[in-house]
Amino acid sequence: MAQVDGLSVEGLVVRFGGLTAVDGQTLTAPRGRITGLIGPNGAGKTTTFNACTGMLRPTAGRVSLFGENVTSLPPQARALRGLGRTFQRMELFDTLTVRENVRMGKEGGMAGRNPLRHLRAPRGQAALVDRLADDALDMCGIGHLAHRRPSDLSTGQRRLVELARCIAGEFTIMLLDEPSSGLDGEETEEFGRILRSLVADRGVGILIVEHDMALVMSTCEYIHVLDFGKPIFEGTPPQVASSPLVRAAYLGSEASELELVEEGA
Ligand SMILES: Nc1ncnc2c1ncn2[C@@H]1O[C@H](COP(=O)(O)OP(=O)(O)OP(=O)(O)O)[C@@H](O)[C@H]1O
Repeated sequence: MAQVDGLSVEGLVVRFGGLTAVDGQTLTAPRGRITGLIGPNGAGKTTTFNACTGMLRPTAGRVSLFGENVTSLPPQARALRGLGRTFQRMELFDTLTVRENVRMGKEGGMAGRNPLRHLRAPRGQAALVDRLADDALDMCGIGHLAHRRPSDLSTGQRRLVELARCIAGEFTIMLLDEPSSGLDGEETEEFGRILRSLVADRGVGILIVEHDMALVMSTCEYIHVLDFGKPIFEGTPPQVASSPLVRAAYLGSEASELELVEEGA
């Protein structure tokens, strides 16, 4: 495979005992593109993310970042090489303000394994972290919430705080796990707009796992489809929406969502 300007996964296999959760996944998520990873419940999407970030060691296959094999590197080392992520279940600290949560996107990476740095950042660094956090809050349109606590916010606002924290980390490749879960239609549209401007303005690459087909079809340039751990299809949104294989995989679960998207297209 030619060197990818971003994340590439080749022949990924992940087994949990007798269960093969991911079986031969190959995908690329380059800079400057929003790439989708979709599939019915239990298809292996989050497991693929965990193997990409280093949260689990794959049974077989290779994960590369900007051409470097990172398959055996821990999550922190991958983060330092530009790989960031958000989680399906939000991981915000309710004892901190929104701004403090967003600052951690950069602060955690800078402090690394030095416990003292986690307590107090050098002054120059603190100013940089403040600027990155404020830029990220503005980009997500939540600057006015900076001094609130995440527990006081709506789900939609909390999702934006999580995205802002990932943006503040200055990651070049961002993996977003079901970022629109719990958002209403209007909030989801706004979320898609922010993702598109992130890619256009900052040239980052995004790999997104998402059940909201309208968001996937309107933001992704290219989509990979998993079913029972196996890659069954890849292509542009119109190709995916009209694929009989994809329809069959979704039958009984989200088939209606695919149909709605195609009718609306
Ligand atoms: N730590 C684990 N131990 C055992 N089985 C697991 C583990 N993590 C995931 N699985 C199983 O692996 C399969 C894939 O799970 P995964 O969470 O990756 O799917 P998914 O596509 O992200 O699903 P969803 O859309 O519901 O979040 C499922 O059958 C799941 O039960």
